[in-house]
Amino acid sequence: MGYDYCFVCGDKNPHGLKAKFNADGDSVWASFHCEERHIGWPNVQHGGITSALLDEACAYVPLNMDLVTVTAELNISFKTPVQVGETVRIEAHPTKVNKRLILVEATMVNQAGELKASAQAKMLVLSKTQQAAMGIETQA
Ligand SMILES: CCCCCCCC(=O)SCCNC(=O)CCNC(=O)[C@H](O)C(C)(C)COP(=O)(O)OP(=O)(O)OC[C@H]1O[C@@H](n2cnc3c(N)ncnc32)[C@H](O)[C@@H]1OP(=O)(O)O
Repeated sequence: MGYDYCFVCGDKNPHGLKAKFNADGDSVWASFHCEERHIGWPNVQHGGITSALLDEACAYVPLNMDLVTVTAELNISFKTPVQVGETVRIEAHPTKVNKRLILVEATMVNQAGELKASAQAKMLVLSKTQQAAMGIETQA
């Protein structure tokens, strides 16, 4: 799974987060280590980085079902700041699967199991025609 130049998961994006997502049944997960280059306020991971990781996890759930989607809605609750030096685990799983709409829940926890953030997403399945219209080239 994965796309080389994706900002969150791409191996070849020199500016990216290089998070590696893994499948576990219909769930997906990844680890992420917060470094100084990921901060907004001093010592605190930027909320946009947290959001990007949760968004990505939500997109990997349908990708794990061989479905290409875009995020139509993403609601995030930021519970506790992620500090520089912390490693977090991001997990996501489907809560409802329809032909065109996949509902996904995602969480980010630290190694002590403390909840850092959670998200609910609506992922819209794209037809091949829609993918082409958006310029999305899927990998074989
Ligand atoms: C490995 C790499 C992973 C990369 C992961 C990246 C994940 C992302 O961040 S994707 C980027 C961010 N998202 C975007 O850019 C999406 C931008 N938005 C869009 O393209 C469009 O608004 C899109 C496709 C979501 C919906 O388009 P729209 O033309 O409204 O959809 P359309 O095809 O007409 O409708 C499809 C169905 O979905 C429904 N729908 C559309 N939006 C929503 C929504 N927000 N909530 C619920 N249902 C919705 C419609 O009502 C319709 O239902 P029905 O078929 O029953 O009438």
